[in-house]
Amino acid sequence: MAAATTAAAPTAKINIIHYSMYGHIEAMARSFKEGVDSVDGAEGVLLRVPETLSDDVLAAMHAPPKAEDIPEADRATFVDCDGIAFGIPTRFGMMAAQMKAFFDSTGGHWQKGALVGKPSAVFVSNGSQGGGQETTALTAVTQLAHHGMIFVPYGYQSPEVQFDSSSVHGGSAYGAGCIAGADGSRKPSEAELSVAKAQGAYFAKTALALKKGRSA
Ligand SMILES: Cc1cc2nc3c(=O)[nH]c(=O)nc-3n(C[C@H](O)[C@H](O)[C@H](O)COP(=O)(O)O)c2cc1C
Repeated sequence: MAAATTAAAPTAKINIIHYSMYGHIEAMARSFKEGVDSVDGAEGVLLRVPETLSDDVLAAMHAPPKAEDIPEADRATFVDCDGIAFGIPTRFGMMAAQMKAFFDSTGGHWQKGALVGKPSAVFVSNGSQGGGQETTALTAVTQLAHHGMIFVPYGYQSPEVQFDSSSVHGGSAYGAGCIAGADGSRKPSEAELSVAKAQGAYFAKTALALKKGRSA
């Protein structure tokens, strides 16, 4: 009698592609990964988008060196995964140019429809309250829509943080967020990191469910 074969449970690789100049988005990305990794069968991979500013400009902006344990993303990292979370710091109310340049390198993927149906999420960081948490997230959705990606918003799944008006915190229905402070001196709070982690877990479960549904 032939041995019964059991189908392997699906696994989901989630690329967490981000840009961070001063470390806030990087800290949020690490928490997002913790959330992804907490889900059975899911694995988060941290990737940073290439820098586009010269060393002179980076020095003038007092940018510290990049984290050595996080490899650089390339165009293949858009494709070789089951979902992508984008970590985006605000520049003048919308995404940093480094992230935009990275999206602008994906015309070939757009032509082939390579990202159609791939789940995506965003989380953000900006300086001040009212400085662009929601505009940064919302304007990022145009990139995702043009690629035909499925945007997975977070909604209000962390009401203990999202509805807490007694503390300063970032985040919105679009995704987790951090308020860095006007001079960048504020670190992501435990509450902000906890939302990033919860969003990571929710996004990983969603990507896994989509993959499972498609393979059924
Ligand atoms: C050129 C520039 C423009 C910025 N524009 C905004 C802005 O429009 N609104 C805001 O609240 N913060 C703004 N910031 C602050 C950044 O959003 C903040 O430094 C960033 O979220 C920190 O993330 P990071 O530590 O991961 O780099 C700006 C910063 C720079 C350098």
